[in-house]
Amino acid sequence: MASSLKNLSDFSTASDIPSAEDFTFGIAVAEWNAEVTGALYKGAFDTLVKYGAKEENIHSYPVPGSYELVASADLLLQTGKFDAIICLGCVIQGETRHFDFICDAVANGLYTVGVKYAKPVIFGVLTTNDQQQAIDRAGGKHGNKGDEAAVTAIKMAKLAAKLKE
Ligand SMILES: Nc1c(NC[C@H](O)[C@H](O)[C@H](O)CO)[nH]c(=O)[nH]c1=O
Ligand SMILES: CC(=O)[C@@H](O)COP(=O)(O)O
Repeated sequence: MASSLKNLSDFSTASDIPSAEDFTFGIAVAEWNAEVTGALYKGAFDTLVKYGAKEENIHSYPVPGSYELVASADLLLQTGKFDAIICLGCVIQGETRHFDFICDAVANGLYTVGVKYAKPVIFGVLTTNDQQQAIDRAGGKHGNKGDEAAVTAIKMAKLAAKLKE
């Protein structure tokens, strides 16, 4: 469903969102398009805290670009310290096919890392045609994908914990 039809920050009809108090989160944030990724990060951090995460259990790591999110997620999960990794980035179409290669590499790479460690790795990366579409999804009229990524991380961390019981 297009973001224009479902606000990224509206969880009013969501199934119950569990408490995040028992979980430790890593957040990797790409520095490209920093005004957008900074808003994504604030949304994710504030949402984790809103649902009970302790601030000392939220660990954030800037990386150069979205392409580096894959390696950062792997490095973070190697530590064994995190219940979920949230990866935040903003890839905006330019003049060349570079956009396509980055988006494909990041989407497939994050999927692979999540499977490799059997841990939630959340794809909080905007892949937009222009900057306005990114702004609209980073706290603008369509909500904040960082909020959505945080709620997804909480739900998946809870599921993983339940399955280990
Ligand atoms: N154009 C964008 C990039 N490009 C940089 C790559 O992510 C990467 O850092 C570089 O290719 C070196 O490995 N990154 C974004 O996050 N967003 C863009 O729009
Ligand atoms: C997604 C990108 O790497 C892109 O913004 C770079 O721009 P260009 O394709 O014009 O080099």
